[in-house]
Amino acid sequence: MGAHAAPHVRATPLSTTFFLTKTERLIDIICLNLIILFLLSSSTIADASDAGASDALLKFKDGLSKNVDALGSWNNSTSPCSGNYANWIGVLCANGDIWGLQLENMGLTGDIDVDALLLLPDLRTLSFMNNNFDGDFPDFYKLGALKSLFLSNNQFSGPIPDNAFAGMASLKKLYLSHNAFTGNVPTSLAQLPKLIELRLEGNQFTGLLPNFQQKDLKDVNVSNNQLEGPIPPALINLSPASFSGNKDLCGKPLDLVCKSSEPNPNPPNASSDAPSPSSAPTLEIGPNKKTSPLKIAIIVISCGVALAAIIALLIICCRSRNQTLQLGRPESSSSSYKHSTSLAAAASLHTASLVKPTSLSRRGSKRGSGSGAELGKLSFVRDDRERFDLQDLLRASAEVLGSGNFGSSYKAVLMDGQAVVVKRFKLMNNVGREEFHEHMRRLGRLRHPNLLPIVSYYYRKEEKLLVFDFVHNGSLASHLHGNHSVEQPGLDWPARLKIVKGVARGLAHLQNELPSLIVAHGHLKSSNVLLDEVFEPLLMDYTLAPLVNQEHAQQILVAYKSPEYAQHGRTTKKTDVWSLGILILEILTGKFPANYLAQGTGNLASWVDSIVKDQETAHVFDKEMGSYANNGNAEEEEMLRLFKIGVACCGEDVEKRLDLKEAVEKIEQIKESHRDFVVDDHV
Ligand SMILES: Nc1ncnc2c1ncn2[C@@H]1O[C@H](COP(=O)(O)OP(=O)(O)OP(=O)(O)O)[C@@H](O)[C@H]1O
Repeated sequence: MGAHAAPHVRATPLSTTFFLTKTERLIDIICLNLIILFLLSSSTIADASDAGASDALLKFKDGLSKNVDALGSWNNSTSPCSGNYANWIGVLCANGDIWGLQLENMGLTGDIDVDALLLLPDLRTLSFMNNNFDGDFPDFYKLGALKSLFLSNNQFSGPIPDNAFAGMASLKKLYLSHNAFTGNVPTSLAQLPKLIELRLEGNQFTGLLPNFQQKDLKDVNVSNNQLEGPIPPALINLSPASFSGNKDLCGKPLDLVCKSSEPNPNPPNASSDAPSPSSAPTLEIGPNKKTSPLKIAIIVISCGVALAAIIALLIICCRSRNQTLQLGRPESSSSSYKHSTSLAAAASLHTASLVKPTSLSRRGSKRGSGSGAELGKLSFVRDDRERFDLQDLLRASAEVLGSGNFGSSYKAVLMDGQAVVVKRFKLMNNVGREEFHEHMRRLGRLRHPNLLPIVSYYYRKEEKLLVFDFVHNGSLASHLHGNHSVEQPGLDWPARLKIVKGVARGLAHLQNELPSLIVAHGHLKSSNVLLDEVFEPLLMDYTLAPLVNQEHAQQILVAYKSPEYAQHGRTTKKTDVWSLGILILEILTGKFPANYLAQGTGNLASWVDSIVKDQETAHVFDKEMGSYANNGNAEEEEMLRLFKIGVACCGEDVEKRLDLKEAVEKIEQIKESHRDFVVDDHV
């Protein structure tokens, strides 16, 4: 028995030294057969579901009337997805499932067959932006799991039913801008709990705005409609530009005070039986409003309880602040910090999640020597920096700067007063430790006045931390699109020209130093250009593509939004030039290329076209550049030269597009303005 049983023992998953009985062997054979049967049947199921997805998409394609040439790859010779790779254009795949359709700039018309899309259970995002769809708003409510829906720049028209979004509880982003929708803004929008972006500008919506109350609703634009009445309180912190060009909107953030007779923004056609959160009154209680004594008592008691809670919170905060101070930071500098919370608290970075086992903690090793684990180490990539360790970082006083596509960024002030930014990257878990170290060492060797250097980094499989110096003047995006004040006035022309030159130089340095990379930067956009105290630009988030998980890179990185990637699925040495061109046009016009916000591929061709058209028909340059913009003087000529370079950089045809060397040379030839750039104006 032993002679022929031995191989069988090796094959069993339980690597025991016992020999198997006949019954056990029989059970083994049955199990093996069952597994084979299961594998066969699951592959049949997979094939069937592939076929289901193909059928659904082909049915959807049948509904489209013209220009389906663009969807030539949609045919039965391949399945729509192979893993995360899409064989069919515009299909977004993850693990073989279809999670999105991105059919933009294809000249599509006809019917959007929502019933066909119902057959795609994993569908979460739909974009039909920049096509020619017209007619009524389709029945998207049937796709209850959708997270984002982008329909901007089509010719949809007519009123949208009030309950058109009922049940779309997962919807986070809705873009309906630049269509011809009429009637009221549907009140069902105010009931979507997760909504964060809502773009309705450039339609013909009339009447009152629904009473939006979503806390996370941050990017809203209803400009250029025919809306009237008070702006709901939840929206008063947005920019006035989000409401401009309407018939009669009033209240903050607009300068127009609402008349006392102004109607309550409760939806005119919403059912009034059941008071929902969105139908709560939005206007402050007027002086002649009668309030019962019971109500007054309730309000007084509620205020008392709230006050007590605030005091308790303050006490807790003060205690934890003291603890933070005790842990490290000198008290003398404390007054300059907005928040006294530590980075560990701000980022919920628990020491436990950053420890790595030492050899002592491994099985079979000596016990009783401490915890058996040590805190992971920060790796420094430059020798000219004073070292600090992870513990110092975690204790540092910190505040959240913002959340980007990869994770959040935090400003942390170390014991010695130096301010650094810690950026968490979560979408890099496919890259191995050695590969990551090597890439960091490569980036650490880069030196250029227009590149923000990496100070140090921390590697863990699940997430990485990159540490940079804090740049006090903030990002170019905040200067171009943020609110201006005495502390932060708009950027004038010499400042903008200086920034473009610096960005171009930084890009050229990256491309020269990293010749093996097809796209040296890959994520150039205005929020990734920081400005130092003399408005010298510093590029950040460069050269991430080799580290970011491929499927996420395609969704997030700017390079993958280029025309060449949208059309041919590839990036080139000129892809960074395209991003530079878009940035130049953004800097000159002050207009934000909103398509960056959309996930996935999708070029900005129509944005560029609209800017070029503006330039032909009217003054396109940002008025913030000063009185000398648009007045035909020498500076306007310089602006025009830069404008032409910008357009030549973001041409769709890669062959005709300038290469980086040419672009840099042409930009450098534009002379600095005769006026000196006065730094004091800006700080
Ligand atoms: N070193 C820094 N100094 C000052 N501000 C910074 C620094 N790094 C990032 N910021 C700012 O913090 C905010 C968040 O940045 P983050 O890089 O996380 O997101 P993002 O640039 O908006 O998007 P993405 O993740 O796609 O790059 C941005 O406003 C950015 O300009």
